[in-house]
Amino acid sequence: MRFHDTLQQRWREHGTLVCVGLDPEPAKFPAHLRGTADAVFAFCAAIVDATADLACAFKPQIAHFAALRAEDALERLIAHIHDRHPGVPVILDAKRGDIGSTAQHYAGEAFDRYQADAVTLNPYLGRDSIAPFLEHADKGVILLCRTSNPGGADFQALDCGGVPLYLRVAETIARDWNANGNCALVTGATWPEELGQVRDVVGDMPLLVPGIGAQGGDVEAVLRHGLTADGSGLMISSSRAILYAGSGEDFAQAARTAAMELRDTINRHRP
Ligand SMILES: O=C(O)c1cc(=O)[nH]c(=O)n1[C@@H]1O[C@H](COP(=O)(O)O)[C@@H](O)[C@H]1O
Repeated sequence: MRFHDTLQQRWREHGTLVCVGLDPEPAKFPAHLRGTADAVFAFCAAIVDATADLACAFKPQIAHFAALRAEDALERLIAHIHDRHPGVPVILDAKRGDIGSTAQHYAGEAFDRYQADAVTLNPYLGRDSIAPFLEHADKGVILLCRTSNPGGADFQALDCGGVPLYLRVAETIARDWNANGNCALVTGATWPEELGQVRDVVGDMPLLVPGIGAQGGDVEAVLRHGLTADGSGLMISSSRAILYAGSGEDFAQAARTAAMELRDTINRHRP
């Protein structure tokens, strides 16, 4: 099934806009897992199994695995999600962007090697750098637009003929890159008003919204500015606040409680 359709189904039938970010940091693992063989997979799989029914998507962040030489654990984790929790799409957070001939290999990495349903990408090399991903009509192509970090405005807010660059990015993607209807944008929860401007430009296009929890984004403001008319349209992503909610042997249960609280907080503000 197409990424966008799977996502719609999660939103509609499972009543959740929560995207669970999978950013393993072994120093933060509970003591009983730290230093054990295959700790990265064991930790992440336990979180996945404890939160799958609460998630509209999982978002493993590739650098957190690659820096640990744990790409193999990432491959097995994505296979585990597809096998045990079919219907929960996997967004590979890779933020790739390169000339077309190299981008072809990044597309192979995301979709063939890792079997991801969607991938995050940096749009600044232009359309040909994204084309190898866009042609996979069944896959989600999630492009950085207004990122959550403090320096996000350095370039993204530059004036571009009376309009900030991030809105030009949103306009161009919605108008020219979305022929297969498989684009989505990253808009940080830390800038809810800008997120609202992006929503006005892109209609119902899905928005991936990191910055809740550890980065201090305001859920209520995000929903006020970002929900579509049917009360969905958002993948509100949280990593550390869910993953490290507990530090004992019951860490997965603590993660479940944190994910459930986020889901319920979001749903209280949905129509
Ligand atoms: O593309 C992303 O996921 C992303 C975009 C952005 O603007 N800001 C951002 O924090 N992220 C990612 O979202 C996650 C945020 O983690 P927490 O702050 O722990 O919830 C990290 O994996 C970041 O790499």
